[in-house]
Amino acid sequence: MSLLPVSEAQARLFALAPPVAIESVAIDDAAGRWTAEPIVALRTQPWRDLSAMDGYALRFADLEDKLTVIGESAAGRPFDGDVGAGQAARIFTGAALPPGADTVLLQEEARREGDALWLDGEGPLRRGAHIRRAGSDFLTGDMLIEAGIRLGPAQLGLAAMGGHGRLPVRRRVRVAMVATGDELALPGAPLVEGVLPASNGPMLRGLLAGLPVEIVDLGILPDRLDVLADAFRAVEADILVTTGGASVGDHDLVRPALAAAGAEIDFWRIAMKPGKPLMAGRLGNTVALGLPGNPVSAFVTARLFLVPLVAALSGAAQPAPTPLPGVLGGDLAATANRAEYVRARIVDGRLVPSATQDSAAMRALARADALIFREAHAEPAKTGESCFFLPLA
Ligand SMILES: Nc1nc2c(c(=O)[nH]1)N[C@H]1C(S)=C(S)[C@@H](COP(=O)(O)OP(=O)(O)OC[C@H]3O[C@@H](n4cnc5c(N)ncnc54)[C@H](O)[C@@H]3O)O[C@H]1N2
Ligand code: MOO
Repeated sequence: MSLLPVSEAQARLFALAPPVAIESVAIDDAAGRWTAEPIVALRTQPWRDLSAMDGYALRFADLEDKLTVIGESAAGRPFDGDVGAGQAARIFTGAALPPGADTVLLQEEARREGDALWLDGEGPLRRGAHIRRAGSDFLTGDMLIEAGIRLGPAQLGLAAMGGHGRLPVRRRVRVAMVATGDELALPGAPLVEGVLPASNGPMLRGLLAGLPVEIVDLGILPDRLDVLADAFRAVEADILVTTGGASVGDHDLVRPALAAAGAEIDFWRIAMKPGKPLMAGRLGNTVALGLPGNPVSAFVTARLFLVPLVAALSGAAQPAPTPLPGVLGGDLAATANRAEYVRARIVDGRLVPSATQDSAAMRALARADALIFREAHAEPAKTGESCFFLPLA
């Protein structure tokens, strides 16, 4: 059976289901969601010409003259008169520039006695200094945020500044999680020799933390076809993610159990290391994603497939992770027929491959800062060469 390239598998995974339904949420609850529609400015920012500094609004042509202060403009309390020749208005940062004034003089460069005002310093170098022009950030009707963009802190601030109190996003994605394996026990259960803590659960929860998901944890299921198939049939979720039982052993039952539950498997086995036994398909309205059981394989496939799938179902315009350019801090051997995701530490700005790349080595994974992306059939790579990587922080 041939192995599917990662990017092709990602595209096929995203094609298995459309984004979930749109809902409107309060802007304070929208962090980490993706915009479901374009966000357009409902107001102009700045709404008028505003002062960028505390000082005096005046006419540039009058700068060398003795001026008379005739009023005050504060943010929220504009001066309602005009500034005429020989006049100035006290002004504060964010306050509207009174009509007639064209420049702001910093208060540090002014001397004031009563209503009299003189230049005391270099003064503004040009007409229009220290003024933020009306609409210089955006105008009513301007596109602020396209659809499919993740709402981070800056986007939330922009949307609020644009006049929005609620935002159209996709509802949370429901993720059902299953660990499979007769050897597993829940983390924290009494330690028994030969019984393995099901570490993939907390790890997947960590990977999903901060994403707009609702997790339904179905716990640990035994390596029994009927039990797995019954559990899969009963799943009500957008995504069913399993770990373990994905490979070819006699007890690797996830694929037959998904089939018995009525799933159509779209792909199985990817040209990636670690993570080869990954599978995906459709189980009714649920996208089923079978991750390998080896903890590092589960981590890497979750990072490259599960997290992007949540993003795709959440309406992300670009759900697949974007690798960053970096520089190798160690040598790498040639790769075979699978793309490799090499655990590495960032030392002095360079990516140093971890000594062990075993797909069960959790300690090395937990100490890694990045995954170096290596193409299949790549030549050996040397220290100092450029590479692409995905940060893990
Ligand atoms: N003959 C072959 N054997 C294997 C192949 C192959 O192509 N031919 N592929 C190997 C690769 S690559 C991987 S990766 C593993 C993954 O196999 P499975 O998905 O079937 O995983 P399991 O066999 O169930 O478990 C593997 C390993 O991980 C432990 N495990 C399982 N679940 C958890 C969990 N929730 N938390 C922590 N650890 C877990 C399990 O005890 C095993 O040690 O298959 C290779 N074999
Ligand atoms: O692909 Mo497996 O994940 O190499 O160990």
